[in-house]
Amino acid sequence: MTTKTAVTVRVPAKVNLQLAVGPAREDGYHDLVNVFHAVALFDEVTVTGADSRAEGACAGLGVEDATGGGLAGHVARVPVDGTNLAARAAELVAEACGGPGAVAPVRLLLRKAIPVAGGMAGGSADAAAALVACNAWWDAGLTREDLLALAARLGSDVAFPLLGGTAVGTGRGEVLTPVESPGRYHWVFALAEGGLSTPEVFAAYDRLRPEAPAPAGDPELMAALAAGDARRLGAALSNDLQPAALELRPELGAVLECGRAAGALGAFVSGSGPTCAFLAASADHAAAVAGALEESGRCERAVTAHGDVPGATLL
Ligand SMILES: C[C@](O)(CO)[C@H](O)COP(=O)(O)OP(=O)(O)OC[C@H]1O[C@@H](n2ccc(N)nc2=O)[C@H](O)[C@@H]1O
Ligand SMILES: Nc1ncnc2c1ncn2[C@@H]1O[C@H](COP(=O)(O)OP(=O)(O)OP(=O)(O)O)[C@@H](O)[C@H]1O
Repeated sequence: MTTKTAVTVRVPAKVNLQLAVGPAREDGYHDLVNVFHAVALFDEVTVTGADSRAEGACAGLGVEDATGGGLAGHVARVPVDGTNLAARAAELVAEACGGPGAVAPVRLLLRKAIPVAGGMAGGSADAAAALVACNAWWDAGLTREDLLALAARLGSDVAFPLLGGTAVGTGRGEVLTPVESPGRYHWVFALAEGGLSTPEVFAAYDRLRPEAPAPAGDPELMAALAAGDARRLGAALSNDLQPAALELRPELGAVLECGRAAGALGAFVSGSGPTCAFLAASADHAAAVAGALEESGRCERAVTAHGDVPGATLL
């Protein structure tokens, strides 16, 4: 008999230090070399018991802004039905326990600090957190490998937030190899109003680059990470999806320019965008870059976060 009243898991956002994208595959996905880096912008997912059962094991889901109003517009765009990636994660854990009838129904509460549809894998992070939280709530006994396999069924970005740190993703991004990264990096993220659809950004990429070569890793980026050298890392950052995101949102060009003018060591679109990411030389420099971005009025908000940080953690 369980004595738990709630289980909460904290989970980080990601930024992609390299995103090399191959040509479209027959299944519609793209092979990637995807260097994931977990940053200290955290969502929290809390599981509690629910009185009633809907169709599945997840009987209800709520979403709150964890930033005190800064993400109000974002949170309003998050689905609260069974399509939410965190609810789907709960159903997969229930399935592994023998089906929804084999577990007591739960309610999920998502407290979000990660921008929605911002290219920082917020929904994927919530799904990873829900896998860990439901595994604990139902005493399901799933191993890390079991959870990684369930994560890959939910989306290409879901496995990484289970690990956190820095890792290279291959395949469609879900086959992960951790990378030793001794440095502590100071990041600034310029949030945009409205999200970008990941499939639309990949489709724009296919239009812009119909003859894309197979994706390849970047030894210079790996050497910069091994050395913990922010300046070298800043020069090696790359994102093949950036031209596609800029085609869909030309105004992001001025955001990148503003961060560069404030002395950022690297300025790029995060994943599929529209969040723009900037590497700073120190925590103070990050605060100054964030101030310059906010003053420019070209972004919705600018936030600072260090990396890397651990993956989904039970609180
Ligand atoms: C852009 C990134 O965020 C970089 O980390 C990810 O590649 C996207 O990962 P995600 O949001 O988890 O994406 P999924 O839910 O797996 O796929 C959504 C859609 O994105 C496109 N997609 C995604 C991953 C991939 N390797 N190739 C793709 O073409 C496909 O159109 C797919 O239907
Ligand atoms: N828990 C969730 N949080 C946010 N969005 C969710 C969630 N579950 C489903 N979604 C849906 O997924 C879409 C993409 O949201 P998400 O925040 O994961 O985007 P993203 O950060 O750009 O993803 P990625 O970087 O993995 O491509 C949203 O527009 C929303 O409709």
